[in-house]
Amino acid sequence: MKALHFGAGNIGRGFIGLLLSQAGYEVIFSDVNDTLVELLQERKSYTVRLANEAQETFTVSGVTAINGKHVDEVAEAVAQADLVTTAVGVNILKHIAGGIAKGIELRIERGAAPLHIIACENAIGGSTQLKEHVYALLGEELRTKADAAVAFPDAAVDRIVPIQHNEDPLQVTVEPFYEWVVDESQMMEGFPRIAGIHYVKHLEPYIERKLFTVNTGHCSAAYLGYLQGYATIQEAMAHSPIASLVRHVMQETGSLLIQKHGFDLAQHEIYIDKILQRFKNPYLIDEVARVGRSPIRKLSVNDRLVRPALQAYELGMSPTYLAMAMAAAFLFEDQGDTEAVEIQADLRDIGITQAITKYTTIGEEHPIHQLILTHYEQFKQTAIS
Ligand SMILES: NC(=O)c1ccc[n+]([C@@H]2O[C@H](COP(=O)([O-])OP(=O)(O)OC[C@H]3O[C@@H](n4cnc5c(N)ncnc54)[C@H](O)[C@@H]3O)[C@@H](O)[C@H]2O)c1
Ligand SMILES: O=P(O)(O)OC[C@@H](O)[C@@H](O)[C@H](O)[C@H](O)CO
Repeated sequence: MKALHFGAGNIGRGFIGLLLSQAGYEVIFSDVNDTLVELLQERKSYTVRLANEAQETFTVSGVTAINGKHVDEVAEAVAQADLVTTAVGVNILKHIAGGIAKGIELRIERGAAPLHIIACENAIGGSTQLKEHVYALLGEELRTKADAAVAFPDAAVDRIVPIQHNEDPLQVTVEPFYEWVVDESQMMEGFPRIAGIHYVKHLEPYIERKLFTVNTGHCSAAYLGYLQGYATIQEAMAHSPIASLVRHVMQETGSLLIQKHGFDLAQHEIYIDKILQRFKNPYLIDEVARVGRSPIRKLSVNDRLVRPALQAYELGMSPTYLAMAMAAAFLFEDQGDTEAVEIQADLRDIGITQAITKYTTIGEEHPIHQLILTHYEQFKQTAIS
């Protein structure tokens, strides 16, 4: 069985490639990074090390790669695959849609078996977004045929994999914890289950719990850590006022999740505690720049900050800690991050009031807008204590 995985990066090699290989798939990576592609083609294996005391190491073998810049090669790999997965970044999905659309066309011409395409990105409805990009490239007749031949089940993936600075560019160090949840209600009948994946009939509680707890807390630690001058999440979380604020943010989203999805309060507290421990993992060095990356995406209406804040507000809560995290996001500067640079340019050109509305969609008349503004002004005057 062949799995074609787009994105031989940290989560691609450190989680999806490893799990699919252990489940018996021959994994073919598609990436646009020539070094990664050439090394995978040459060595056909790489190692994954767990970030714990034992530093257990796994060798993932029987893998190879294709260059994602060669669309015809990508299409042929899609045509021959038994499963397609992605971990490229949600904003990159539109760039891989062309090869996938061509591959689907080839599958239909050849009468190939049905295919599942699973986007493993940090986003609500990642596979559905990919489907929209792919379908926009198919004519009406092909779309109808694709409906019967291809499914795009949404997923939630969780495993912290920092940016790697290893001598061997293929080696990847990952936290021991992992969770991969797939919406089986979007799958086709009779598709074989993959060991290690948790299949659920209704994904929303799982993706919201993950995105609004792990990722909301994580970016809060990054933005607050940045304000205090820390370079890593581990350093930021060792500063107890930051760790306490991050817990408050997660408790705020926790109140929403408990009310909306009926999670058990005590179980959710355990979930939060475990995540706080994961952020502090002393065997990982996770850069604030990575976790805070793409602040425009993170401040967008369907992502980890604004979506839970608006939902909490609708349920009668005042999301003050989420507003604080958003305010900190507006102060995040990184010359290497085009989205951070763009926000800072806008702050100079249009000011914070208009920037809040532009990036979060939350208008000036909304109480959350005022909360963000207040925290923003406070952060500009005083350090976190
Ligand atoms: N790292 C984590 O802890 C983690 C955990 C869960 C989910 N995720 C999600 O997984 C996705 C990838 O994150 P990452 O940390 O692995 O990033 P990464 O930058 O390490 O990996 C992304 C890879 O995609 C490749 N890529 C870019 N454009 C491409 C294209 N057109 N075709 C094929 N490959 C292309 C890049 O070269 C890179 O190797 C993101 O959506 C992220 O939110 C990351
Ligand atoms: O990948 P992003 O930019 O959406 O978010 C950065 C981190 O919070 C994220 O990669 C986590 O490490 C991961 O989601 C843990 O499962």
